[in-house]
Amino acid sequence: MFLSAALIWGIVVCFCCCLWLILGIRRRRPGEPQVENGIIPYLGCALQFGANPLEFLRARQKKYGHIFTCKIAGQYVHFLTDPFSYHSVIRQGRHFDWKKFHFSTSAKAFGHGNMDPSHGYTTENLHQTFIKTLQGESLSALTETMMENLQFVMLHFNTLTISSTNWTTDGLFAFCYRVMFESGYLTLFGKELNSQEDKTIARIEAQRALVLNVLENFKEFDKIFPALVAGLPIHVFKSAHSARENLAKVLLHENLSKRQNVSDLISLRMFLNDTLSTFDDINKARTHVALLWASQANTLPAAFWSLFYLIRCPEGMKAAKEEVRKTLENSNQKANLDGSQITLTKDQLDNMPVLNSIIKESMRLSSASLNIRVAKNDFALHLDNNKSYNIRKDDVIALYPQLLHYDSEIYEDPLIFKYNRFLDENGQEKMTFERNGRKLRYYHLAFGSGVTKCPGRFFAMHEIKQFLFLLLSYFEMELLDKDVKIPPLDQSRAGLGVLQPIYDVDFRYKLRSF
Ligand code: HEM
Repeated sequence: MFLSAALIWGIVVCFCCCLWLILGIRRRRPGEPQVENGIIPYLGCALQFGANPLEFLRARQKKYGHIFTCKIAGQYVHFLTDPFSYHSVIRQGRHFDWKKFHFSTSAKAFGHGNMDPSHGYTTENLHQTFIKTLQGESLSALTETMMENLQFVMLHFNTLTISSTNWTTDGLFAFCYRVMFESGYLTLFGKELNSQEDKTIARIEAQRALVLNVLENFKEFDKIFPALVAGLPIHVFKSAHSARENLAKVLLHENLSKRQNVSDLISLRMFLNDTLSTFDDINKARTHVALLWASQANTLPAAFWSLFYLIRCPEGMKAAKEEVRKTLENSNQKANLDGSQITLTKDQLDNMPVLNSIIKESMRLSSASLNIRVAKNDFALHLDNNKSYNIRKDDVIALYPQLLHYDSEIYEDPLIFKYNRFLDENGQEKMTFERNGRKLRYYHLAFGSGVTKCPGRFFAMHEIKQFLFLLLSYFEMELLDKDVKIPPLDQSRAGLGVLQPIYDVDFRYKLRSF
């Protein structure tokens, strides 16, 4: 009896294995890239890829060449690793659907209905909304508000704890996270108070408590973000689920409409949610949670790495301070605590090559995004080397820019921070990079590429520059351990953008004496 049960189970397992071998494994057809199915049914190579994407891709690149296919969590992904071929994907955009993946990932992670107009919940063209409200004239307004808010947060939210005589010790990541989150949140979603009588210490403290509460919920939700993108349901994570719903409640239209100085982005999205969509109130609010995430999740670690590398680099610090000093002098401004604010025009912000280089170099070292497109139909992808490869409908094409950012043929000593890496011999932004003597069209892809390139990239660069500018103008800062090691990157977020440090680094700061 026992033997026959074991035999039946054995047959069932063998049958399943055969079925998987027949149906679950892709056999390479003529003209297709080499394929690796992995050994685990459905997951394929997902675990190996997830453990260390850079090493995984480098090893396959060595074995298969510029393009190869890996099964990852049920999907066949063609990795394109030759930077000269990146443009092929962009040029042959008509064969790709970039919306499908983005819209379904957003709906899965944030819990709102699908924003793709073909699903019938809205007719809004989100891409246009983003371009209209994050670039051009709207960018100036956004940047101006951010500058005010950064000074408000750094100098007023913090007035009770900072002084020019005593050092304050903090974690550098915690500090950057708090200051950038508070300022960015107020800039996008407005303030609760604006009138003079509201600006008492008690009201400021009360407003701050509310923003910090949003920050805590954001942090709790963001922790499990990689798991949501991987497809796990949010209900598995109780506290992250309630954190996301708390954020949505704060961002309900009835609450947002009471706030002052809400950004063009959020005002327009509220209007279009109300006029073009059939979303209910909570679904509308969840679309704002998605924007809160997009505006903060990369910016916070990018601000941290920029400040961290800057503090550790005496030469870079000297050059950056000189750039700040000159910019203030040329615009007849001084940093002081008499209540007046520093203002910087768009031209001034765009004309700070040293800070620009420091931020780009920091992002080169810390960003690990994945650029993804889905094939709309079977087609032949033509690459730079004049070869073409057959791609099947619904397959994914992926670029992993960290391969480019860490390529020693493009960037000498790629793991070393060089503050002036993006400066040319005249001290202006360097925009010519080569590989094997050939000029590269794409050499820095922290903001993505082609049609899915980050629409908030100009604002992001401005806000991090403003942050560094104000810190250098108002504060003295130093690491507690001057020889501290660079904290490793948290690879669990690889593919999602700028990576966070695995652990924080202590630093101290105080107001400069004026
Ligand atoms: C250092 C900071 C930032 C980095 C590195 C960054 C990077 C990126 C990348 C790589 C994408 C494309 C994602 C993909 O292809 O799946 C993206 C999309 C996006 N980013 Fe950013 N981003 C930053 C800051 C911001 C800011 C400050 C905002 C808004 C205020 C913003 C708004 C968006 C939006 C709305 C999208 C989605 C665009 C679409 O689907 O059409 N980002 N970002």
